[in-house]
Amino acid sequence: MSNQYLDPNLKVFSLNSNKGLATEIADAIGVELGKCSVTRFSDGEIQIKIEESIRGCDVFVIQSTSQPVNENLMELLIMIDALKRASARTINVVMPYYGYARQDRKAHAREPITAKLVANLLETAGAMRVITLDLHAPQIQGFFDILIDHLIAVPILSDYFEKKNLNDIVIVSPDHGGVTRARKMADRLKAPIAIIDKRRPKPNVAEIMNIVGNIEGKTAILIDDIIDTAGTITLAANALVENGAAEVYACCTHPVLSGPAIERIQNSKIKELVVTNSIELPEEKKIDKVVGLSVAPLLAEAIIRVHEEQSVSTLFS
Ligand SMILES: Nc1ncnc2c1ncn2[C@@H]1O[C@H](COP(=O)(O)O)[C@@H](O)[C@H]1O
Ligand SMILES: O=P(O)(O)OC[C@H]1O[C@H](OP(=O)(O)OP(=O)(O)O)[C@H](O)[C@@H]1O
Ligand SMILES: [Mg+2]
Ligand SMILES: [Mg+2]
Repeated sequence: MSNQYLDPNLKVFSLNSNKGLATEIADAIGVELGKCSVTRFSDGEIQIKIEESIRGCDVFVIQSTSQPVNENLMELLIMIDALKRASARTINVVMPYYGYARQDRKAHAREPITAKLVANLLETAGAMRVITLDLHAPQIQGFFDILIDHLIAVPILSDYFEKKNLNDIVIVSPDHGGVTRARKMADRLKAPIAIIDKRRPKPNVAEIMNIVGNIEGKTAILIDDIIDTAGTITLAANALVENGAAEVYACCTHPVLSGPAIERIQNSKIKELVVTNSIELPEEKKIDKVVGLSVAPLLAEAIIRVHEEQSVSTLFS
């Protein structure tokens, strides 16, 4: 740790989903990670022990609800309960990746709205604020009656591509839900946008219908919030090349990368895939095409600003 944050009332704890990111965040702030153990009893139930006093402190808990999503969510809920009962002044949940966000509405009859249920669970457990990154749908903010800071990775991803000095670029949204994000990147890189008309005949199956916009001879940069099975992004990349794009880069905030994702990316026309560490990648998913960027400085800045009661608005515009 090069710098040291002097106020002992700021505490940062890590659960099990993203220890690497949590360590980076703590280093960037200049604090040691809070002492706690998060283990399992013999029967699989979660055992949490907070091993230092947090009475009267602003506590920040880092946990993405990525795979194993239910385990990570339950760890988080139990930790919040422990912090509440240990007299934390404020309990701030830092969820770089908010799992279940794609269940954001009743897309079909008799479906749950699990993104709302998760918000209710966090609130009921005792969370007072959520700091998160690129929610699948920004409207999920409205599922909370507690404070929520919704940060975006577009500046980090855009800066990376700006430094590459690519010529004649077009920023491409691989579906309808990503258009606003693509527009934000296009504004930063002073580039035009194109939009892919994607359909989902059933969950985890994507179909490309059409490309709206001029991509002929251009270097396309696809930007998405989540890459899960990689059906959306690889079909989009291949369609762009088949329709005349010179080359295709891709980026996303949350590399879920489940099932066939890595094989699809490896065999696709994507030249390079840029992802953030909102979700920790296991070694076998770190293939040569994948470049990782850190959101630790962004989250560290948000934590300091919240603790010091400064504005965080510059971090989400
Ligand atoms: N975690 C999920 N994996 C795959 N599909 C999911 C997940 N959560 C919800 N879904 C389904 O996605 C569609 C919504 O797609 P839109 O393109 O946003 O309409 C819906 O059927 C969900 O059940
Ligand atoms: O890698 P995949 O398995 O294809 O899944 C990832 C895609 O799914 C989600 O989009 P969604 O289908 O919900 O469409 P939307 O963004 O228009 O809501 C997400 O925003 C990605 O685009
Ligand atoms: Mg969706
Ligand atoms: Mg999408």
